[in-house]
Amino acid sequence: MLLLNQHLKHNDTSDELIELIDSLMLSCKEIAIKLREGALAGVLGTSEGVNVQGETQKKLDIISNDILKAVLLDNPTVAGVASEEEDHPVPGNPDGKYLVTFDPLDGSSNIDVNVSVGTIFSILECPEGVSGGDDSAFMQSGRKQVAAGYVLYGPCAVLVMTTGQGVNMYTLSHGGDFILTEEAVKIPEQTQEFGINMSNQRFWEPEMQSYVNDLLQGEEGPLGKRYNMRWVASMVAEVHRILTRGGIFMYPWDKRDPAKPGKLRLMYEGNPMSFLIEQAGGLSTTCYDDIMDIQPEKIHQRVAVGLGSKAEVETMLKYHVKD
Ligand SMILES: O=P(O)(O)OC[C@H]1O[C@](O)(COP(=O)(O)O)[C@@H](O)[C@@H]1O
Ligand SMILES: [Mg+2]
Ligand SMILES: [Mg+2]
Repeated sequence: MLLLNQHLKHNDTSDELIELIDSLMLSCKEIAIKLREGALAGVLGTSEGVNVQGETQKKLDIISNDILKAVLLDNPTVAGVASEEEDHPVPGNPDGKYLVTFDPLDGSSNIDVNVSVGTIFSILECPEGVSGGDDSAFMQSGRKQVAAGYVLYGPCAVLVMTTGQGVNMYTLSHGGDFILTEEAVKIPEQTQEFGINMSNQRFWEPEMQSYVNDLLQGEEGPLGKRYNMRWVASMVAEVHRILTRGGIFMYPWDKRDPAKPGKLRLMYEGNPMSFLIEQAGGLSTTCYDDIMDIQPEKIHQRVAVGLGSKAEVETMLKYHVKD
């Protein structure tokens, strides 16, 4: 039985990074307790608040954000944090080495119906001479991530993380420890499962429409196999399914709001999930470019996402050609 800290030490993770991951996991354990208590703790339902992206916040979006902020900003390794639920980055220790971005509660529309949600995080180094409270400190491509991962709060709580040496899974025990339960996760290259919100079909680009039409034709269509479909509406749960049994997940650009490149957020969802997927042998793309190659321009920037099993993503890419 290998505890998270022992496993990280074993993989030569620096003491500073272990200290930071410790704080992140302390926060996630607190969030897990709040989620488990649900209605008993009076934490379900919607708050009065709206975040900077115009989305109504669930009470638990705010609670989770406050927990992560308080714990991380108390950690001397943290120079600043940026969150989906904060208007601007929040500075930490001016001498701190790391920046942390997070989606405190992903899939929060699922909370009140008791379906899986998660916390997504990404760790970057803070550039020399820049405050961790400045947007500019965070304008680093996904390739610069030092570590990334998520905690899925499902029937059990699971941490899935990469520090750039493959992907590992750790399950939260009764005693409150994350214990290594799967090492060097690899996504099957070919599968027969896709995830996309079909209700947006009429808003997609013709390229995506034609790819999904072919998926739906199954063994009678040009792709020659029958596909199954899943849509949880929690990205954490979709990515966990793909890391566990393969598949492809898409939240593509659509014309509902043409000014936005997509619904999902680059810094809190796109980049950390892409790091995990690539480290597990999969691909992650906007349908035209690798997500982790994007040079961010705004902290709350959106991105179109298509990720998962290598062969399935490659097939999707064949339908999308650059002008
Ligand atoms: O409700 P839709 O349009 O299907 O969107 C679902 C997507 O939105 C998200 O819930 C966005 O996350 P938040 O709950 O953090 O806003 C993703 O997890 C999920 O993939
Ligand atoms: Mg989210
Ligand atoms: Mg969220």
